[in-house]
Amino acid sequence: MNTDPRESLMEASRQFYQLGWMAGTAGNLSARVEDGSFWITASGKQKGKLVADDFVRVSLTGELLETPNPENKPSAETSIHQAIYSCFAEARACYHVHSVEAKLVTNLVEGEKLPLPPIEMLKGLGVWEENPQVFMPVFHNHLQVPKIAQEISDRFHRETPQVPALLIRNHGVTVWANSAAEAENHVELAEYIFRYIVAARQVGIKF
Ligand SMILES: CSCCC(=O)C(=O)COP(=O)(O)O
Ligand SMILES: [Zn+2]
Repeated sequence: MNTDPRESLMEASRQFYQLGWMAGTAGNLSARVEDGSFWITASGKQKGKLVADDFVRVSLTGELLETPNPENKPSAETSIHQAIYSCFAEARACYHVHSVEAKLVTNLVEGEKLPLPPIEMLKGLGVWEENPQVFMPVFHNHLQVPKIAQEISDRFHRETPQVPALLIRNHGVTVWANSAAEAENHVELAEYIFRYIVAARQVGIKF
């Protein structure tokens, strides 16, 4: 039996919208069903008041399988969700949001990875080490989204990221997890870490 994840996606979207992380139509959320396909927000929907018709179901190869409203188009960033589900077979949900802090922190590094502070919150992202040296992957914000997706796929096939999250420069964060509830946690933890990085900069703390 297929479990429909849209209720969880709508609830998370409302919460992120209220926090200012999915302002207007920004961001996209998806979750998989048993056959490997996934429900994803349709493109251009206002993220504060999503309803069940504001989604589409697509296959892992991007084929449109189900649309409650024939006018719906899959999120413009569907290829990134496909790349994540293809790289991480255990991932069941993939959430992408646009906070101010996620954009700011990508301007603090020129390279392909952002050093994260060695704070307790990293445990929530799976890092259980004392004074860990952890980096979050950063990708170029190509206008052609499939190009971003290809670079994600290429890099993650070469090197497994230390945390289930990535940043797109001046754009936002994408997280994944083995459940919708866990993906919501990952967004909150990642956003806490970005706020910490911005605040640490302001008071001159280096890590
Ligand atoms: C106003 S946000 C610009 C597009 C974007 O980055 C995004 O996350 C939302 O795109 P979608 O097609 O999923 O609505
Ligand atoms: Zn986006």
